Amino acid sequence: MGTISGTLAHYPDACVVWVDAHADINTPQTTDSGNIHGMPVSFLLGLDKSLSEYQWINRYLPANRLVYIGLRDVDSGEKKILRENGIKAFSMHEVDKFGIGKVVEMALDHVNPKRDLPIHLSFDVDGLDPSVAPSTGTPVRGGLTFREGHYICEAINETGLLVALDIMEVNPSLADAAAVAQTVAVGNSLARAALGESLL
Ligand SMILES: NC(=[NH2+])NCCC[C@H](N)C(=O)O
Repeated sequence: MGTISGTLAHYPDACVVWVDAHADINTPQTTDSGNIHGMPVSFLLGLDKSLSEYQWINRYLPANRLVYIGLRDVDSGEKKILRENGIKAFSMHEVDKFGIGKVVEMALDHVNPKRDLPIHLSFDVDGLDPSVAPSTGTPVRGGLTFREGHYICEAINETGLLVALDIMEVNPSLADAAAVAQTVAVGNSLARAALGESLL
C-alpha cells in the first residue's frame, strides 16, 4: 500500500501489474482469514474505507489500471469483487492457454493500451511455483515457472515504462537454509530482470 500510494502520488496516471497467486482484494467484510495481507488491493482501490489505519490513503487506483497475472487461489468474495469491478485478471489458466508472452501483451493492452503510462510492477514471489520460490508465507502449487516469472519482468523492462518495483513475500524464516537461499536468489534475479538484465 505504501509503495503504490507513493507511485500514485508521483505518477497519478500509473498502472499496476500485480503478479501473485492471490488477488489480495478482500475487504474486512469479505475476508475469511482476517489477515490484512489478503486485503491491500481493496484499500488501494478505495473499495473499503472503513479502517482508520488506512485513512491516510488519499489517491485511489482506478480499477481499469490494475491487472493481475498468475492468480490461482482466489476467495469467493474476491471473485465477486473482481467481477463487479470489472478487474482484469489472467489466472494460471490463461497462462497455460495462451503462453506467458501473449498474456503479458494482453495484460499491457488492457492496462496500458497506448504504452504511454508509467508502470508499477508488484511481484509476489508466491506467484511463482513453490518449487521455484519455496520460502514464502502462502505457497500455492501450480504457479509460474522460473522463466515465466522472469519473462514478465523482462517484458515490462522492455516497455521502458517501469517506474516502481516491489518484490514481495520473500520470507527467510519459513524454510531451511537451501530453500531460503533459493528464494532470495530468485527474488534478486527477478529484480535484476525488471531493471534491465537480459539473457544476451
Ligand atoms: N499476501 C498474501 N500472502 N495473501 C494471501 C491471502 C490469502 C487469502 N485470500 C486471505 O485473504 O487470507
